Amino acid sequence: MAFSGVHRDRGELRIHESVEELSTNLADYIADLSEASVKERGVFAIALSGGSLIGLMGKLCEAPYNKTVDWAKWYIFWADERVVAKNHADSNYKLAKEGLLSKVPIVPSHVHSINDSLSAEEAADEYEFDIRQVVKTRMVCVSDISDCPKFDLILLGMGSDGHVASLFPNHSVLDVKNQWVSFITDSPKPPPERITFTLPVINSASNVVVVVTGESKAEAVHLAIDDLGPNCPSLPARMVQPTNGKLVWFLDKPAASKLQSVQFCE
Ligand SMILES: O=C1O[C@H](COP(=O)(O)O)[C@@H](O)[C@H](O)[C@H]1O
Repeated sequence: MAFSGVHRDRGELRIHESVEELSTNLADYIADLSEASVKERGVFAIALSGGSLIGLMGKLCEAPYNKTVDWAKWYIFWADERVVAKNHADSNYKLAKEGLLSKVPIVPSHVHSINDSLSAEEAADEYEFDIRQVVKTRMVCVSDISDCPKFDLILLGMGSDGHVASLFPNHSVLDVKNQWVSFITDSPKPPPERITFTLPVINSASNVVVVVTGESKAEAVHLAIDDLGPNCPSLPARMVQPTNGKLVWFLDKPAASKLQSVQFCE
């Protein structure tokens, strides 16, 4: 790893020499969290995002993880989803199904995806209802600080505009405090209709991992992590601040190239 350190209030930074190295370390990290959670609670409740993240999780489908991870104990959710059919190229479910879920022995009834036959608003409401039912079974815990589910791990990617899940800069969905799952119909990035975990849910997780690669995201990484004083923009990625959980950034060197808080020794 090129750099590993803890930022004063922006979590742990893990900066990798290559995407290959990042993928291996990410698989190790997820496998370790899964093992610890299964040991402690008997299950592992994980929320995925879409985009480049799923490809970067690909090592989990390979040895040794495909054999050592206790896949039967995984409960899968999505931190955000596009409101399109499950076989649509834009579906985060389809991406995860093809890139991960179909390659490891996940129990089908443990996969909690949205109802794609509903409107965005209805799909968000029904998804929140579904999560509330799972919370009642204790497969997902509840935060003792907020009235929110406490996922064992929420995995996020970040767009070059600093969005995470489907929480876009300056969007009113960032202000939603009284719901677990919200919806938007005007996403600046297509497709327009999406559902998303709200910030209180993301910030109630036990672990949040943000995975970012590529130079095109370096400016957003800088704005999301560096101390910028009064000029600090209200970037969604900067609002990811787990109240009682751990935040770790998995970056490659190009994504980290504009960080002021990191000094690389070549
Ligand atoms: O639209 C979305 O974008 C983000 C970032 O995607 P990436 O391909 O730039 O990594 C993703 O995390 C989110 O789940 C997705 O809906």
